[in-house]
Amino acid sequence: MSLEAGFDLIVIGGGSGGLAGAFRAAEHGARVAMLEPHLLGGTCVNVGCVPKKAMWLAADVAGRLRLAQTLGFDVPPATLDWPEFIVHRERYVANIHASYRRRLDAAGIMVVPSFGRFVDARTVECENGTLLRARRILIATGGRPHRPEIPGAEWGCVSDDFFQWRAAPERVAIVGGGYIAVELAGLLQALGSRVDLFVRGDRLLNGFDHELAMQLGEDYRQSGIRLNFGHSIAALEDKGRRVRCEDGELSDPFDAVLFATGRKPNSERLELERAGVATDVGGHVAVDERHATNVDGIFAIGDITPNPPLTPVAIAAARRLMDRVYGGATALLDARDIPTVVFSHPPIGQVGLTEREAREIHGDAVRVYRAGFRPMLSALADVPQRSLFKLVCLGDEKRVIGIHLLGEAADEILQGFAVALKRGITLNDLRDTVAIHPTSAEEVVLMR
Ligand SMILES: Cc1cc2nc3c(=O)[nH]c(=O)nc-3n(C[C@H](O)[C@H](O)[C@H](O)COP(=O)(O)OP(=O)(O)OC[C@H]3O[C@@H](n4cnc5c(N)ncnc54)[C@H](O)[C@@H]3O)c2cc1C
Ligand SMILES: NC(=O)c1ccc[n+]([C@@H]2O[C@H](COP(=O)([O-])OP(=O)(O)OC[C@H]3O[C@@H](n4cnc5c(N)ncnc54)[C@H](O)[C@@H]3O)[C@@H](O)[C@H]2O)c1
Repeated sequence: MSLEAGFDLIVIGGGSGGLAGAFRAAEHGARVAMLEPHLLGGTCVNVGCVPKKAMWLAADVAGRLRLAQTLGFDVPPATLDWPEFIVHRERYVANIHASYRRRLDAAGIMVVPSFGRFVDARTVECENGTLLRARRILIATGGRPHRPEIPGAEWGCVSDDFFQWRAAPERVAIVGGGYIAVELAGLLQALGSRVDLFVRGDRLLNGFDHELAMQLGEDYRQSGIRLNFGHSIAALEDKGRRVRCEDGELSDPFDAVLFATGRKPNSERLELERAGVATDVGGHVAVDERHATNVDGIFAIGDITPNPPLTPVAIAAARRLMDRVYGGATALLDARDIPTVVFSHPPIGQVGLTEREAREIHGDAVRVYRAGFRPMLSALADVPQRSLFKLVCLGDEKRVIGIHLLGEAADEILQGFAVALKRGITLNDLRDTVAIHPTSAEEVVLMR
């Protein structure tokens, strides 16, 4: 057993948060060791945001090719050669790995290709028995898909498996109604699968605006997705080909069943108890607003904490933490007004409070403005898909406290308006801004 001392910081996990923390600490002159047993970039780069967005883009192209036919273009019916597309996807991801590797070398960060577990509050053990010691330790071990504990669950797939698929299954059941279920349902349907969504509640995307979620459900229905609300799954039967619901109903056979039923934090293998680090009931590492755990010198960021499990949140938390610890800064991560987009077809984005949340807090002082319209491309092609934009405003000054966008380009439009909301703009500030015509975005400044 050898002892590698002399580090200022050990980072456990080389995903979005761990990498951001390691780079920022090294920029401040800290000597950093980072443990990552798998691929650099973690969930986002390998089995999350990046390959998902690639598939979403492929599905978007497929949808546009269908529209092109409607508009008079002489294009044959579009079918995707998955293996060929995946070569492009994997090349893109490999370039990210190579870029991380170069930057880590340049920053002098020691990368240890190993799981890590605590020996005590200053010491981490690698799989080969090497002990690393440092004054500070950052836990950034992220999470993994949660599979429901029901008979036959082992037959089902999770999002990690989806990224191994080399063809679209003809008939696919997706269980869940959150981000991943909605995103994979939309893109698989667009790429030619017949999708059944099994949702235990009565709506998609809890936590998003109710009206927009209803409109998205309608768009999905029109695209051919079968939405089974109020369906809790009791078992997978027939070697995982059929879904048995809690009311006893047995589904037709599917070629694949995919669970998109949330994620679990990777805390078990860390042996946190040896360092005395506390977790919550769900296994997340408990942190305060400084991302400090209950143990002096041990911090945690990203999906291992109860923070919103989004890549930019992990990165922003890690950078601010290292700026405070090594750079003398004081700024904390502002957990309010974090913008987020679901890459559905069409996408849905939000920042700030939903109408329901705003009314619970501010009652009658809330004013809501809406724009429902057909984006120009849908209108030209005479397809029914509609966009719905909503602003939630507060009081007589009509300060904008929520922006909710469903429709073509919502994913790209939201970021700029999120800056404006954070700066405290009012409805009049929006109205005072000259529109860009003809766009979908102009609807945000023309709302009355
Ligand atoms: C399908 C999918 C799509 C997503 N799409 C988006 C999106 O579009 N936009 C967005 O913002 N977010 C998205 N997310 C969420 C995003 O991927 C996560 O919030 C983000 O990756 C969290 O970063 P992290 O650093 O906390 O953890 P991770 O990226 O999960 O990294 C943790 C790393 O720690 C390593 N590790 C685990 N245990 C140990 C150990 N004991 N020792 C050493 N290393 C360890 C793991 O191998 C892993 O590489 C998506 C997630 C999924 C699953
Ligand atoms: N575009 C993005 O930014 C993006 C995309 C994908 C994932 N993510 C992040 O990853 C996280 C995880 O995504 P997710 O979709 O797995 O989780 P989620 O929390 O968004 O949704 C989980 C869904 O599964 C349902 N569910 C849970 N247990 C169930 C059970 N036993 N039976 C039936 N349904 C069950 C829930 O009701 C919910 O609808 C998200 O919270 C999000 O922060 C972000």
